[in-house]
Amino acid sequence: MATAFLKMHGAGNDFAIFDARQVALAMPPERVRRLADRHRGIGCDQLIVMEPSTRADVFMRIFNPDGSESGACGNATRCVARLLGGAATIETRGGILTAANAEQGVTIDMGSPRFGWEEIPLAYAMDTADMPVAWSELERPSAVNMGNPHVIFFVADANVVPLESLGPEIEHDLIFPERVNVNIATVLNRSHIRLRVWERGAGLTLACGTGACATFAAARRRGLVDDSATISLPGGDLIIAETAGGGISMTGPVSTAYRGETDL
Ligand SMILES: N[C@H](CCC[C@H](N)C(=O)O)C(=O)O
Repeated sequence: MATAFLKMHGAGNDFAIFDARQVALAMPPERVRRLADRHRGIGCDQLIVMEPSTRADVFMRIFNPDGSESGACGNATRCVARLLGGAATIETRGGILTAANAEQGVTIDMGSPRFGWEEIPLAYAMDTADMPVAWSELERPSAVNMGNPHVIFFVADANVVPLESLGPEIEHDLIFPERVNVNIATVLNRSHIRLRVWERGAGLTLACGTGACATFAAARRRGLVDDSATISLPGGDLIIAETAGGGISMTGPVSTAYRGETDL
């Protein structure tokens, strides 16, 4: 029997979204891998399942194409918020997020970044603002948790870093017990950062919302940017700002929702 889904993207980060609020939908890793495959399945950076929540408008589960589950996905949160409309609350494994829909895009309060080494998590104690580690020419990164783990390298030119090879090497390094999303950032000025991301469980994507937030938080902590900045990713720009409560908000575009059907 065919199952309906919606296909959407936020700044080029694309998702297959299933609505399991009325009827439960199991997503074992093998099914995720098959559906996320860009040749044999629907094809997406992440597979999203909307489930009922007792604490928010919806519980959003997030699956990477390798079948692993994540606690946060900024761009998908914006897409789901657009589907819900108005002011929405979205619960994920990483926390409860609030969203606001507007003409020019969707704004999500992504909550406060976590900087403790155990919160990232790292395998042992370390200064997460300036880690004494290196992989080839990438060195001295920061680490931030936005509901999912991120490592951020600040470099002179993000475009020349061989992320296809260094990304998976860093993602799977044992210093990151839950693996990690790898962010390569170039600070252009105090309100503009260029960013490329190798995503945990997904590889190179055109944009990563939590990566943009984590990179902004790390740059803020190093005094490199003011209280808001445009993050330019290959797929588009996200506007990141510090909220009054010390959290981080993210605003960006959301695509049309295309309807589809698939056999599970
Ligand atoms: N690959 C990420 C999940 C998706 C994050 C990204 N698509 C976003 O917009 O935040 C992880 O395993 O933590």
